Amino acid sequence: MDTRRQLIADLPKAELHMHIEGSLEPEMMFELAQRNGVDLPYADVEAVRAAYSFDCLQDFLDLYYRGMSVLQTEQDFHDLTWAYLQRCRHDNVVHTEIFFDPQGHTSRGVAFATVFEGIWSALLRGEAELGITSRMILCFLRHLDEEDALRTLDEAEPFLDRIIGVGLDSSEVGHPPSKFQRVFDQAGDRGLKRVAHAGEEGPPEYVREAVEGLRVDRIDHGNRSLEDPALVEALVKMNMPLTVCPQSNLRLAVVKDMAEHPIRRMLELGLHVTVNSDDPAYFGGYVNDNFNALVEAVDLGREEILTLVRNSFEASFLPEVERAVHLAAVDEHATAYQ
Ligand code: HPA
Ligand SMILES: [Zn+2]
Repeated sequence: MDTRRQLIADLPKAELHMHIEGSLEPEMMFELAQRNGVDLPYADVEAVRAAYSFDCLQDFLDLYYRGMSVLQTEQDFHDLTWAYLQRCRHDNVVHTEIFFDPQGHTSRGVAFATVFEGIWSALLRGEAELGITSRMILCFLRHLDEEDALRTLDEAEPFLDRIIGVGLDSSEVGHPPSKFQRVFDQAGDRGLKRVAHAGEEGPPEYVREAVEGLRVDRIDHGNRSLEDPALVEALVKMNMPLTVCPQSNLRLAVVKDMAEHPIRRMLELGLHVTVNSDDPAYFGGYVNDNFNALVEAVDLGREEILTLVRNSFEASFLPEVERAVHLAAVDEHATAYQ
């Protein structure tokens, strides 16, 4: 194996941008549809994969919300999460901070507790059996109104001691971060971390709003920040992490070609970028696939790989001591791969 591929495979990594509902592989979609008596508009697994051809974020979201309709019981959410954790083990992802979209489930009659406990029990099992640590981030769907998000935060109240933070996802354009000012303020008052998708399809102004208004700890994606040099300078100065998702960017036409992916430019500008899979079942790969795609397309080098992996731990919500332990392990690998 190419030494860079080997390095990527062997390095312990953290994943910070992964929607658990986006890890629903077509095989499991069919299995759960059968288990729950749900009719799918696809003849077979191949037909599902063939439908995954997107021109933009909304194209993808339409299928993503349809796909999640097979998730109904606590066991379904457990199985989904457990399957993702197996992929983490395969990719040597030792820490993961996963997004979940409660409104995508409560709106179709699945209780918040069903979603939460199913995911949580798998994460506990992941730590006990696989040694993978994790956190949960509750995302608000931005195409819905803020009242719905506020109700969701209230519904989450009994679980907040097991939720590290809140995020903002779904259709970006036309739904600026400022629409969610009150719910993010309330989340902050409750001691929750804050992240938001911004600058994926939306303008640099949305990134500014997320940083200055919502006072986020990380920006998810953030690609379009590059259009605004003053914003880039501000992000560098505050060491704001950007959780970048290369294969998602390609599949959702945020970049035309992987060879044009701005990851190197982002690193050279001093942005605190990380590499993540976003919705791995829909975009063609898990974390290592995303790193390998960059090696292939932009000749990502050894030092760049190491920086991106170090960034993943530095930008995580792990306590300082645990981050230090992971960073020391990365350094050990770095020495071994001189
Ligand atoms: O990449 C994404 N962007 C916005 N919303 C999402 N929901 C799942 N994945 C995404
Ligand atoms: Zn995302």
